[in-house]
Parts: sequence; C-alpha cells; structure tokens
Amino acid sequence: MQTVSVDEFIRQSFDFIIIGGGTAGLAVASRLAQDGKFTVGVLEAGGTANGRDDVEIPAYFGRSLGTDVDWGFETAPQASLGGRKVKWPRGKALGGSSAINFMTWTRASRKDYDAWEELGNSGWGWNDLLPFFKKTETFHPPNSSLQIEEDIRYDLDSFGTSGPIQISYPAEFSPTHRLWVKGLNSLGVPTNPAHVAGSNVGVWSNVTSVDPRTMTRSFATNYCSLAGSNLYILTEAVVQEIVLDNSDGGFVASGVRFTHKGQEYVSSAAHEVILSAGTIKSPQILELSGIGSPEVLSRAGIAVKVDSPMVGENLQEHKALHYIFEVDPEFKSTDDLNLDANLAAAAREQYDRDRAGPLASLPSSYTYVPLANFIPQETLEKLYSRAHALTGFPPEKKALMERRLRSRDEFGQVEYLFKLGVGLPPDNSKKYGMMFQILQHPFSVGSIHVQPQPASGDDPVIDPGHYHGPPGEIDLEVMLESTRFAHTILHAPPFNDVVKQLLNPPASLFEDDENIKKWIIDGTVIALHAVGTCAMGGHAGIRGGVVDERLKVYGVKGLRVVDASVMPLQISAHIQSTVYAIAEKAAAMILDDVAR
Ligand SMILES: Cc1cc2nc3c(=O)[nH]c(=O)nc-3n(C[C@H](O)[C@H](O)[C@H](O)COP(=O)(O)OP(=O)(O)OC[C@H]3O[C@@H](n4cnc5c(N)ncnc54)[C@H](O)[C@@H]3O)c2cc1C
Repeated sequence: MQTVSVDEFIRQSFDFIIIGGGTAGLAVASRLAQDGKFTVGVLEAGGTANGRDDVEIPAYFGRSLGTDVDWGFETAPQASLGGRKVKWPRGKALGGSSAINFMTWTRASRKDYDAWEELGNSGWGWNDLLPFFKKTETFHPPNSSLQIEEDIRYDLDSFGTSGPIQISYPAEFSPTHRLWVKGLNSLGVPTNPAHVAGSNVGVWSNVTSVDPRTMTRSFATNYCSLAGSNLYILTEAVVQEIVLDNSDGGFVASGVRFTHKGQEYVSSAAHEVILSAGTIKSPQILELSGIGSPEVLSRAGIAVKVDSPMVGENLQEHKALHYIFEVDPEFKSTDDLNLDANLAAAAREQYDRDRAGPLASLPSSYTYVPLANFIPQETLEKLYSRAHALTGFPPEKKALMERRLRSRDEFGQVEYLFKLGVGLPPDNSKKYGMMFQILQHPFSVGSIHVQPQPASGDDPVIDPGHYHGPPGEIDLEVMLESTRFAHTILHAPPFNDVVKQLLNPPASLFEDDENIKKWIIDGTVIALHAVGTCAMGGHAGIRGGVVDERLKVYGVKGLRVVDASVMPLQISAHIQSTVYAIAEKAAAMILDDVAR
C-alpha cells in the first residue's frame, strides 16, 4: 500500500475524494479506483498501522487502545450513569477502526437488514446485501480434523470466496469451548449450524478477520491492492470542512479543506466527495461544513447552508457489561503470558516460527439468545407495554423496534461472549475468565455534535444517552433480566466445571434487584459498535435521516456518506462485516450513477 506526499496529492485532479481512510473509506476508494477509470484521493487523519505488533498479532488485540492509532474519545458525563464518562476508542490510522478492532466477524439476523428496507431504504434488505457481504470476504474453512474435534458448523454457501478480507476460525480452541457450547445447549440454546446465513440465534464457534496463512489481522488496508497507481492516499491529513459551492440556488460539494502538518490545503473532486470518517467524526464534519440542525449550528457560530435536522442524531450503541470469575487453573489463558516472561517469550518464538500457539488465537465462544428464552412471559408483557407507550420515536421506526423486542426467535437480542484471561489478574496465584453481555437492540438513542465553540481538531460532544429516560429504562430492565441469565449460564453444567467463583459481581449481588441495577449502572461500557448519526432517512427523508438510500446527503449534490453512521437502526451483530458490505454496495451504486 502506497501513500503519497502532500505535494503529490495536491497536484492531482481527482474524480473522487474520500474523507477518512478507515474501514469503509479504503473499501469504497479501492473499488472506485479498481478498474483504472477514475482518479481517487483518500485523506486520512492518522498514519500507517500495518506492521505493528499491537495491530497485526491476533492475541495482542486491545493493546493499541490508548496509543497514537486511537482517537481516544470519551462521552459527555452520562446523567443516568451517575455522571460517569465512558471511553470511546476509535481507529486513527489507515484502516481506521478495522486496524484496532477485536477481529470478531459476525453478521446480524436477516430481519435486522430487512428492517432498514422496511423503513423505506430500498435495496438494503438481507437478500440485496448478501452478495456484498460475500464480495468483502475470503472464507478459509477449518481443516477437517479441527472441524470434527470442535464440532464447528457453518453454511459454506453463505460465505464469500474471493474478497480482500481473509476470515477464518481460530486454529486452536481451549477445552472450555466445548463446555461453553454444551452449557448453553443445556439451557435450551441450540447450536446454530449456519450462523452467518440469516439468523444469529444460538451458540457457535466464531469466525475472525484473521488471515490463516500468516495468522495476522486482515483489515481494510487489504483493499488497497485492488487499485493501481490511480489511488492516492495521504496520511496525517485532517479534513476540516467540505467545500460547498452555490449552484442553481442549491449546494454542490466540490472538494475539501484539510490540514497537513499545520499547513492548510484545498483539493477538488470532479465527481463526488465521499465522507467516510465514521459514526463519530462524519456528523461533526458535516456540521463544520454548514450541514445540520440550525439550532446546533447557530450555537456553534456556524452559518447554516443546509438545514438537515438529523445530522448527529439517532446515535445507537451496544451497551455491555462484563463478569469476572475465577476459573479452574488447569485451563491455559493469555494471562499466563502476562505473568511469566519466559512463557511469553516462548509463545512469541512459536508465533514467529510457526504462526501458531497462544498469540495466534482469539476467543471464539459466542452466543446470541432471544429474550423469550429467559425472561418470564409476565415480565416480557410489561416490557412490551412500556415499549408501546414510548413517545418521541417516528411511528414507523417505533413499530419496528417493538416488533424486534417481541420477536421470540428471529434474533438473539442479547449476546454473551466468553474468554479466558482478564488482562490484569487481581490475584496472580489464581486464574480468571470473563464473560461479556451485550444488549443488541437498544432503545436509548443519543447524539454527536460539534462543540458549542468549535476549534479545529476538537473532539465532538458524544452523548449516547445511556439508560436515559423511558427508552433507557427499558434497556436497563432488559440488562437486569440478562444479568440473571448470565448468572444461570455461569452455573450451567458442564460449563460450571470452568467457573469456580464469581468475583465481579459477587454472587451475593444477585439477591437484590436494586443492587444489580446499581452494578449495571456502575459497570456499563460499550461494545464499540456506534451507528446511526448520518442515517438513511427512508420514507421520512430529511426529517428521518441524513442520506437517501443511495447514500447521497439530502440537500447537497456530489456528496455521500459511506460508513457505519448510515445504519438507520442498530443490528444484532459485531458490525465490521456490515460496514464493509455497506462500502461494497456504495461503490457499486456510485459506479452505476456515474455511468448513467
Ligand atoms: C476497539 C474497537 C473494537 C472493535 N471490535 C470489533 C470486532 O471485534 N468486530 C466487529 O465487527 N466490529 C468491531 N468494532 C467495530 C468496527 O470495527 C467499526 O464499527 C468499523 O470498523 C467502523 O468503520 P467506519 O468505516 O465506519 O469507521 P472507521 O473505520 O473508524 O474509519 C473512519 C476513519 O476516518 C478517519 N477520520 C476521522 N476524522 C477524520 C478527518 N477529519 N480527516 C481525515 N480522516 C478522518 C479516522 O482516522 C478513521 O481512519 C470495534 C471497534 C473498535 C473501536
């Protein structure tokens, strides 16, 4: 992957300029440049992350957080979390968040995508998206002995076979994985034999975005090899504003203003500017360019060019909790390496030599469970009536959210994920494990906007509204019920052979609902899957979103948004494969539109 100097970049005339060389940005840029017809420029705020151990080595996931490849955002104080701020890491490098994410590769349930279409975003249902999911990936099936040993089940036809992102099952599994699967089965959660084929419900061995040939992270920079010398990438280039020209009483995006090492530049695009700065920065860049709610813009002293009230609204994020427990010491985990320098050195040697061993592996014990599996009917009925009574949501969207809540088997509305090792063990003589609980379909909705007094480079104000108001009370109630089920999972035979003792929360907490709620409020973090701040508006148009179904920004010509922010409703999955599919579909639409 080649980057260019700023002089070379500004000398070029571009057909397309992409703001943000992240997950979607590099995918859409490379596809547009692929057949050599167009000159494509990418402006990325960060540098290059390829080749770094903390990026490439699977088991080092998480180590790059807080370094120069992480924007290191945090939320505004959250009233419903006792005034706590929540950390929101996000990738700042070529590859964006795909360079720092945890490499889980899942798809949501068919109905999650069909809901986008039902909102009036034609062409975004499961059947339309499936070819784009496949176009992204090359699936490497597990070898037959591993498949039999670990009872790995999948539907080969649902995977892609020639895309730039290499995906695979881990080559090694801990014996705890089989116990996890059996434990969930014993609670009535079936093994899902086709977990990327349209239903996430059940328990399975998970796929990861790891290239099994090199045992390294496979991420968005892989896309760049599709393009030739007509793809120009400039790093350390921070876009400040989209240049909007007046034309026939409207606005056309003609280029971007950016800074590079303190110097300001402008570059133009003959066809389109494509905004791929992610859910947090894309709305901010629109607002800095004068596209947004007049109220927000005037508070920030920005002249309104396009009155677009939903810019930065509709923020939806998966809320998460983690349980920490002592495990049977016979099970090996990455904590062993953190505690013993000799073991760590041996593991590194094995990885460098054979591309195998503990550094080559990632957690793979996942399950998505429908609420109806564990919440008593009477409680469910109360939740349904609370959802029905909610106000403030557009009726069409609310009806869909209610339907998803009521669904008994189309989605696992809560995800649990098990992993051995906790990073920093509280007591080095013992071994620990962790289970994450992630709420998939949040009712709480928040916003991301420019600072009221914006200065260049300022972080936007992130206010996810965790557990805020009546929608947040529903989320809290579902989290409470899910916490009880988490307790049940941890005690389900034979998985209970793994778990020796619950540490956080302590077992005594489960005796009192109010204590559990307090623990939830104190412990809620995010699953790093923010979406929705430049959503597709569907039937509601500019009153319901920021872009139309072809991802064109309402009220401006020559400008699209292509990244996680366009999802109108949160989905029940880790979202990277969906972001790539969005980028693939966007590239196909853009090429179609330009050819007309
Ligand atoms: C720590 C972490 C772990 C995650 N784990 C998983 C996982 O295991 N599985 C999964 O499916 N999903 C995971 N996700 C989510 C997933 O990776 C992201 O949702 C997805 O990568 C977002 O893609 P995007 O294109 O919308 O944005 P990004 O990939 O974040 O790209 C945005 C790009 O724009 C650049 N940019 C922003 N502002 C500017 C500007 N002003 N000028 C120039 N460039 C700019 C950024 O630097 C970045 O490179 C994780 C996310 C994080 C942060």
